[in-house]
Amino acid sequence: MEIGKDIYYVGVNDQALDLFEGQYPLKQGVTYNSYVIKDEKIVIMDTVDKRVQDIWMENIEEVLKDREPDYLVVSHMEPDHGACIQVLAEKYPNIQIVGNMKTFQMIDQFFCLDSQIKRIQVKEGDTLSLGRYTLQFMMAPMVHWPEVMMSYLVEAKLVFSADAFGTFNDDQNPWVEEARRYYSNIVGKYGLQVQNVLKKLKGLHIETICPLHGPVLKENLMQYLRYYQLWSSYQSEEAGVLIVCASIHGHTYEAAQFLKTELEKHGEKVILRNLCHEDISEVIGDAFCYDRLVLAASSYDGGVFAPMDDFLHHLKNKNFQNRPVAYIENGSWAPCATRTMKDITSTMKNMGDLGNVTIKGAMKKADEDNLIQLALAIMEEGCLDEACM
Ligand SMILES: Cc1cc2nc3c(=O)[nH]c(=O)nc-3n(C[C@H](O)[C@H](O)[C@H](O)COP(=O)(O)O)c2cc1C
Repeated sequence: MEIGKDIYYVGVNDQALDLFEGQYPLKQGVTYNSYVIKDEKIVIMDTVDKRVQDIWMENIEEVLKDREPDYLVVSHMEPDHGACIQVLAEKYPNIQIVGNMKTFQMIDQFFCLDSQIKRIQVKEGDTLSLGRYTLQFMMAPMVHWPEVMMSYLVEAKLVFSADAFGTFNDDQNPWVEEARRYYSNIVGKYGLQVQNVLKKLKGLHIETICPLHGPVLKENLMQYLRYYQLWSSYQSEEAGVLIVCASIHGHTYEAAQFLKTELEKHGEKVILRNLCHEDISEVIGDAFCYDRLVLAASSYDGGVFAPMDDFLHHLKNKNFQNRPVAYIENGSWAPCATRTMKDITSTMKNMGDLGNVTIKGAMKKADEDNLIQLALAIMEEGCLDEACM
């Protein structure tokens, strides 16, 4: 597939993979993107996962026809992109591998390349002339591995963005849902580093973004930059209340449903997620999206029920911050879920406290009244943030 003049997509759609990185459920598989630029010199931009090596090799041969590649640019060494470096170098021993200092450290960790294979080490701003086209390199450390770099194809106004702007599958509509889940779970921790790269991208005229997963992005590029700006600064996208619930026997879930109904009566958008039945990566994505959070959980062994404990540790690991939080706990003899949840949220930056409700078993009239009061506090907080879309 030609995505620009003499620029070809040679990636592969892996429909058979069920879990990405061993933990994220895939709805329609995942694409491993790779590109070929056929100029006076020929460049292959990244390899693919070894699961699809043979199809990728066929794609490359079809594009190269009787020519041989001059360069392989390695944007990212993670095995879903770098796995075929050795096999490519063995097939085309004259190929020169382009990477930065950290890329080559990792190449030697993953492979035993023939010492005859030439290596071109680049740094920020270095260029590689291909003939009519020029590649310019931009370092993007920790987006989301240390060696990550992007490349700007100057004359085509095209950015090879590594994992940034990627999503699991190649469905563009709507890009944001899966892209948010991808970003928040995989890149989420590195907001500061993403901000640094966004500053560099803002200085470029960009007409096409070519990520390592998901669709090639060509139209309305500002929207993608805007989403990345929000997510990387841990600001919400939308006014809405995300209620996250972990309930052993269902009473806490009933309380969460009651709160949802109460908020909806007043026109609030509310998303209720059940951690016992829904995938945590979806809920992490929602947390990045909405501007207020409610945590509802049963007490468990002197702490909080494990699915909530797990969720909050995931959220903390993603460096999540800047949300007001309300708490609902349930405990039959010594309720302690809120204390444990607050122990975790208090270690996250700028997590406001909207109050808490304690229920002891089944909900009673007094509990309903307390939940109505909690709803008022949540609504008062509203979305006052100018950055809300
Ligand atoms: C293994 C286990 C441990 C529990 N530990 C506590 C506890 O430490 N403190 C407490 O008050 N209730 C504890 N409970 C009771 C639950 O919190 C109780 O199921 C809850 O109050 C009811 O809400 P739910 O229907 O949403 O689970 C425990 C229950 C189980 C099954």
